[in-house]
Amino acid sequence: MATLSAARYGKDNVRLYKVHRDQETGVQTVNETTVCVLLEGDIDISYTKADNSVIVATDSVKNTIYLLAKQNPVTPPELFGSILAAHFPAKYSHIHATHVKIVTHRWTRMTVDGQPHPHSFYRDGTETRNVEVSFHRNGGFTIKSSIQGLTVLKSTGSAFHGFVRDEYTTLGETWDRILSTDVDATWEWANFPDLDAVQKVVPAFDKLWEDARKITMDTFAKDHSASVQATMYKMSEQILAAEPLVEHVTYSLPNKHYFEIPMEWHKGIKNTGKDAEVYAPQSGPNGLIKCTVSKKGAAPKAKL
Ligand SMILES: O=c1[nH]c(=O)c2[nH]c(=O)[nH]c2[nH]1
Repeated sequence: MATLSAARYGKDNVRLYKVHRDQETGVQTVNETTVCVLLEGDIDISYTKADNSVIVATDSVKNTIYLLAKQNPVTPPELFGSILAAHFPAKYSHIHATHVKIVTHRWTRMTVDGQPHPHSFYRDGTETRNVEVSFHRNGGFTIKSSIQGLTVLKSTGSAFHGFVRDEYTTLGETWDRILSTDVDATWEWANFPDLDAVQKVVPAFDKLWEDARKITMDTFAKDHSASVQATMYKMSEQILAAEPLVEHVTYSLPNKHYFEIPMEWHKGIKNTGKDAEVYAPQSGPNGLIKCTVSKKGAAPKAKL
């Protein structure tokens, strides 16, 4: 005997662009995102009995995303995600929960002739600002905000020594190495009971995204890193301290290795240790270091 133990469905990869035109100054501001909206509720019979009467078509979900984007602010993404998430259980009594993911792509204003250009932008890197919002009719909103794909490198100021040495170890200790990673940092907000509670803290969403980016880059640059583990813990502690409404901070950092290339075999050329200048960047395998740092006494991490 089989039973449907979990089900959610909706539209993924909905690409959305919205422009704001300031009528007085002529300055335009753009926002481009990729949105996923999944619904949960009394939808079992659509799977188990081929009964489509409970299905809000994913095409209608897509239409709703466009319409709500026209009728509401799309920034900060934490707010637009909450507006989207609240809509479906309010409109359809058999839908009890919504799960929204919004990926915001970078369009950075161009500087032309030394001035910010009113309507021209460039994509400065693969970094995205992501939010995941879940709304349960009887449980309020859980919101996770994150930075993903921010690629950083420091050419010194990183060490790694004192680790386990045994019959499996070949790695040498180092007091000076290259450190590079693709930052994936997530901060999880305390539960919001309703949309009003989300509205009340709107300025905090952009502020913490800016703070988290700055904390990540400042700490990466300034910390004399003993390990990825020790550096990411310092970053997490500071993000928690920056915003009382945040209860958990999670980092997931690949350690993107740069190997020294011995060259002594060729005319005795020295290219290791203090003489290393030419390195071989590795695409894999890579270390992968993760942690979640929580406020003492915080509610357990939400399952989105
Ligand atoms: O910062 C590091 N942490 C590790 O756990 C590790 N393991 C390894 O081989 N190199 C590194 N570097």
